This record gives sequence, structure tokens and C-alpha cells, in this order.
Amino acid sequence: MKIHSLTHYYKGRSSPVLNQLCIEFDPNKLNVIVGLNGAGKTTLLDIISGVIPSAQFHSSFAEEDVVYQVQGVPLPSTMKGKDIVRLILKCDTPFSFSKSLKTFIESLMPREKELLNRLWDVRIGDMSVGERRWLMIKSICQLERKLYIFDEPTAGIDPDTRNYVLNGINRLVKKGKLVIMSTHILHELEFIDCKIHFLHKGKILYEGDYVSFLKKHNTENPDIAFQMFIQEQGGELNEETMFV
Ligand SMILES: Nc1ncnc2c1ncn2[C@@H]1O[C@H](COP(=O)(O)OP(=O)(O)OP(=O)(O)O)[C@@H](O)[C@H]1O
Repeated sequence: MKIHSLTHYYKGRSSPVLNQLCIEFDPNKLNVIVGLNGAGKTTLLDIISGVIPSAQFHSSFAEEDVVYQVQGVPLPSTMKGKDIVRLILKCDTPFSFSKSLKTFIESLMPREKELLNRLWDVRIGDMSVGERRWLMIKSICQLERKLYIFDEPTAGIDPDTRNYVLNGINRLVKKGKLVIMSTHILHELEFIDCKIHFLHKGKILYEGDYVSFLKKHNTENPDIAFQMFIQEQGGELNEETMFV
């Protein structure tokens, strides 16, 4: 999937958040969008998923072939773990819930099974941020879709659980699905076959693999490479337009 030129303005903002942005997703790799806070990653994912309509982007995927994990959990806090699992797995209507649940449980590692068991009767409002995210994402990974979009799926998740989440997402790529995610945790990409899309100043200014990104900046630390990349692009503010 390619986007040739995408511009998006938010109401009341004089400059566009996305400015003639071009991007090419790789169907055989995990596509990872990175960039500073406020760079426009969520906006881009919102447009690709159809949450924000855009006259400049026409998805080649039908609505029912797409699943989008958003950052917040727009669900009542009294829902329990088992309700979330049922709600998400039931989205795949051709399969019965008991069959989907059996497949879901079989896909989990032993510690994940313990976690599911523990969260089964816990209300969302009583789960930690990481527990809630793990449950939502692992359930979403069970759905049969062609395009999967995850907005910061590993934010606030401990390293062990993060591995389970990333493995689940990576398995989708291996199954031939198009997967796009955003992240601020660059170190997690080291062992993943991914294509990084660096969003900065409304455009994708770098597309390539993790190793090339590090090599380009002559470092083994992705956070340093990130900082160097931002500096290369010139980070100065225009003093004339500040605080007016
Ligand atoms: N509904 C909105 N109306 C006006 N401006 C918005 C709206 N949503 C987002 N913005 C602005 O657009 C810019 C990009 O926001 P966006 O959430 O896409 O960034 P992001 O890269 O996902 O940030 P983060 O890494 O912090 O999650 C920000 O400056 C934000 O303030």
C-alpha cells in the first residue's frame, strides 16, 4: 500500500499536521511509524483506518478487513476481562465464540495463560494499563483481517509482556497480513524484521530497516540515532511566530 501525497489540516491550525506526505508500506515487514510527540502519527493512522475521512486517501481495504487498536480504551470500566475477550472475538462472526476462545488460549504462552486466567473476572477499571493493553491487543491479534493498525501497542507494558505483544503482532506479518504500528520504544525493533517510517514536519523523511537507520547515524543506540536524525532536519523554532 502506498500513499502518494496526503495533506491534513486540523480546524483552527494554520499549518498542516501532514504535508504532502508520501509513504510506502512493506507487506512483508512490520511497518513502524516513529516520530516526535505531536508529529502526526496518530493522525496518519486515523486516516489510514478511516476514523478521519480524507479526500486524498482511498483505502484499498474494505472497512471489514481492517482492525485498528487505538491508544485509549473506549469501554465501560465495569466490563470484565472475559467481556473484552468475548466482545472482540465475537467480531469475527463466522466463528463461534467457544471455537475462537479455544484457538486464542492455544496461541498463548504459559505465563500469558496465567495472566488471562487472572484477568478473566477483573474489571477494566481495576486492571493496570499494561494488563488492559495486553488483553486488548492479544484479542485483536486473533481476528481475521487483512490490515492491522496498532497505535503504540507496547506503551506502558513490562519487557516480558511486551515480548508477547510484539510476537503476536509479528505473527500477523508472517501470516501475510499488512501490519502498521507506531512506537516510541525504538529498542524493541532490534530483533524484528521491520520497515521504519520516520514522520517529521508532516512528511516521511526516512524509510528503511532498523540496521540501516543505526548505520546512517553511526551508533548502536536507536535513541541517539533518533536524536541525530531530528537534529539533521533542523529543529530550530521560528522566533517570529513563537507565542503570538
Ligand atoms: N482533533 C484535533 N484538533 C486539533 N489538533 C489536533 C487534533 N488531534 C491532534 N491534533 C494536533 O495534531 C498534532 C499531531 O497529533 P497526533 O496525535 O497525530 O501526534 P502523535 O505523533 O501521535 O503524537 P504522540 O507521539 O504524542 O502520540 C499535534 O500537534 C496535536 O495537538
